[in-house]
Amino acid sequence: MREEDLEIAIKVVIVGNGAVGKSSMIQRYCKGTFTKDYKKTIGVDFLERQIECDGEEVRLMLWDTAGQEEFDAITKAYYRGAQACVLAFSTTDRDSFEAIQSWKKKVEDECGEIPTVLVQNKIDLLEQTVVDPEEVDLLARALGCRLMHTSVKEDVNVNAVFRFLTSRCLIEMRREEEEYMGNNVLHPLTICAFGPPTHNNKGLNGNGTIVLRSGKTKNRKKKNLLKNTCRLL
Ligand SMILES: Nc1nc2c(ncn2[C@@H]2O[C@H](COP(=O)(O)OP(=O)(O)OP(=O)(O)O)[C@@H](O)[C@H]2O)c(=O)[nH]1
Repeated sequence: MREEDLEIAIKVVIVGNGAVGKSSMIQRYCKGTFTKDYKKTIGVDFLERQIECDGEEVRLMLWDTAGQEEFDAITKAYYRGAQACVLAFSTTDRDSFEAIQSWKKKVEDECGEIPTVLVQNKIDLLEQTVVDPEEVDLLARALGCRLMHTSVKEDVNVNAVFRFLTSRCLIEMRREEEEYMGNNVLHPLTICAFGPPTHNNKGLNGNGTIVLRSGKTKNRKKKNLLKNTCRLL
């Protein structure tokens, strides 16, 4: 297998209060459909879509998590290993806006800092808005996140959200790869396939066996983008 045959897979979690449009966003993006019916997500759901971004084939694995607090214990486990995050709230639901900080914290507790977009959904209902654009801007700045306005119903900006996150992840991956290569240290999640390892660190056995190294990184908070990616040396 050649390196270029390996695809990059990125796990994205979509979080936010119930009924802000998380499931709808994923359905829209992966299936191109929208339904007016509300069926609350029980626990977690999952869909994926393959895209080309910045010259790379990328498989996006989109994890739709329940917004209802009763499912918190279940959903938390699914945040683990996420490499990007959508923090969603609704234009017509004040509580969902006010809950954003706590959603960010929940994800950060499991994943550290990962590329994140703050999404104000349902902008087709702007005349019923319960949030002030300035406070939304301020929140985005305070969280250090890009802010995007979407209408899943009218298919506004949904693609842009996932494209932005993918692009950010790819930049981070390249940066980390260069950093590890520059330090002459093997990548934290590396498959050494049938070749002599460059040094005999834990997990490498020197006889050409395929070894999947653990995802330990120097700084878990910042360097967890590559947890789920594998590369062939
Ligand atoms: N007007 C409008 N309605 C939307 C939009 N996006 C979603 N909805 C509606 O909002 C309701 C809730 O959407 P869901 O996607 O089920 O919400 P959710 O965030 O996944 O909810 P949980 O599963 O409970 O966490 C549904 O009736 C959708 O049709 C939008 O952009 N505009």
